[in-house]
Amino acid sequence: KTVIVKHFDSFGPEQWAESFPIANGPRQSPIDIVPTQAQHDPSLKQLKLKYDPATTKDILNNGRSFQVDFTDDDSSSTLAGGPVIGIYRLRQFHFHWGSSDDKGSEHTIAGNRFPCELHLVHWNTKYPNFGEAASKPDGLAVVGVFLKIGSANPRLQKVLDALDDIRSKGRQTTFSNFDPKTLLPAALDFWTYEGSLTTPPLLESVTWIILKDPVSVSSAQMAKFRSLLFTSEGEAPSCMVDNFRPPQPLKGRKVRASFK
Ligand SMILES: NS(=O)(=O)c1ccc(C(=O)NCc2cccc(O)c2)cc1
Ligand SMILES: [Zn+2]
Repeated sequence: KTVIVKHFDSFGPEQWAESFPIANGPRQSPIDIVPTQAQHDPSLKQLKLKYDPATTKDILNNGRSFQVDFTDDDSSSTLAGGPVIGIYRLRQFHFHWGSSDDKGSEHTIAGNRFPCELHLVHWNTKYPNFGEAASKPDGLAVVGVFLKIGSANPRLQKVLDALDDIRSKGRQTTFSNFDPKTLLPAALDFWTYEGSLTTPPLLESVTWIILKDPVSVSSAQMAKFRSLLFTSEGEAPSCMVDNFRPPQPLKGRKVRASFK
């Protein structure tokens, strides 16, 4: 009897459809955003982000990325306005990045890749919890922010300094009093489209809100991201890099722009 071990590097995006057929679904993410083909929609409201640093819970290496979790048992940290109806609660933020500065983002802009992309994950309070919301077409709203190589970003430093304590998969450490708003660009102009989670279970429940303006990150700071491990303590170490899914077919979807 041969046991096939689905080692993570043979369970990359090309293999996901075997276990998650939705990988070839009609509203998969990420996508390549072509600004000249996005339609300005004047009916889109201003994005309203209200984040309370006191909801910061912890920072965790989940073996795919690292994430900062927030308490979401009340509406202290929320997203409203923009393309969504109602109030969505912040659950966590995380990043995707490459093994070198020429790749790493999940969404691309006219084929251009950024070294890193930040995702702020929110769920619709019309549903009782994140897990329920994640299975509904209007259940989640994720704000995507591109990071581009430039001067060191001081706002990232507190997050990067915590990475030494969560090098291996499954490691978690306390993290408190962090305002994710400090990671955002000054202008909240965005593109929006209906998509999915970019990692299994790839559920088609995400309203994507991709900010037009990137924020900066230095090459030295990117090296810090790459010092994390996909692997648990005691396993042969494998650097956490290239944890991005490539762009998926648009399949007739429209991308709207909040700006001219
Ligand atoms: N990269 S992404 O923002 O699309 C993304 C956000 C959240 C998740 C996530 O929470 N995965 C775990 C999960 C998914 C559905 C239901 C659950 O209870 C947990 C995955 C990908
Ligand atoms: Zn993500």
